[in-house]
Amino acid sequence: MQRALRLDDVGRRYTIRGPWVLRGIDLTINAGELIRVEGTNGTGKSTLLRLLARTEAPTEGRVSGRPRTAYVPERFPSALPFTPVGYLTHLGTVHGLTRAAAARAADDWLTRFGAAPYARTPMTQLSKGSSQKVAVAQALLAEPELLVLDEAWTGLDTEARGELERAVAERTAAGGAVVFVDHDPSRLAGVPDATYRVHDGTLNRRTEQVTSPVGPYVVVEVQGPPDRRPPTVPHTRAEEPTPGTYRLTVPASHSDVLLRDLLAARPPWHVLSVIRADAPHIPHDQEDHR
Ligand SMILES: Nc1ncnc2c1ncn2[C@@H]1O[C@H](COP(=O)(O)OP(=O)(O)OP(=O)(O)O)[C@@H](O)[C@H]1O
Repeated sequence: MQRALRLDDVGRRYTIRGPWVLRGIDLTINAGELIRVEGTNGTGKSTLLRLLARTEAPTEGRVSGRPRTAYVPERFPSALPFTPVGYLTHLGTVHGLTRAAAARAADDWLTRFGAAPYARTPMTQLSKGSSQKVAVAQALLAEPELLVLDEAWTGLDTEARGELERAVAERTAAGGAVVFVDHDPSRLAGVPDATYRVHDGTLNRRTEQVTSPVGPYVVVEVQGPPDRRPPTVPHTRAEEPTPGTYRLTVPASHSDVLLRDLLAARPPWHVLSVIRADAPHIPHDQEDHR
């Protein structure tokens, strides 16, 4: 199966002689990439995301590649005749999990997003924010190779927003690709591998320096044998102030993944300190890209 997803000269319009919403779009999403899509209202961002998620077919051009995909649409159909745990367990079995494993995964994701207290409440009775947590959990449950997020942070509380950022970092660290649209310019600021702007039906890769604030960051100090380098996640800056001691500066969204990798290493790294810091400037040439 081809894990990269490719759009070749793709166009989309909604009626036979209607205006082209998108036209001449060429885009490749590779495994492990984090891609931001931006643009003003009504320019076609959601249309592009639906093409990437393959919930919509292009009017012209070609979409190729079949990564296992999960999608959080801008509007999640929350009036479903299920409870959150029932819905997620059902989806888990559709994704090939046993019923017991699916129920466990459902519980885990609902707990992570602070939705455990209403796991057994009918979804028709949930608030918008609560059903958004279910929308996000249904996508993450599948451990997709491509995760497409259309304003998925909207309506989530602060803790759940942070949790979703961490989940995005986990997906990319596991080799999955993530494409997202979010109205907040500081969302995962400084972390995307590329940002594309939809404008006048076309897609332009942004090349200018990101001006939005970058951060927050976490600084992790670790110690290990002098001849070993610690594992890093994308956008880690690694310094070695003394032989065998490393100072790793990483976006806060990625710090849990980094700590997990450090502790899972054999032998594990000794974590000396973990400090949350305000947005330092990390010159691009010092970043440790994997
Ligand atoms: N299902 C549809 N049928 C007809 N027209 C549609 C449909 N979906 C989108 N459009 C039109 O396509 C254009 C692009 O819409 P789209 O939702 O993709 O933009 P967007 O950038 O995501 O907008 P927003 O930021 O407001 O969510 C708009 O003019 C919209 O009215």
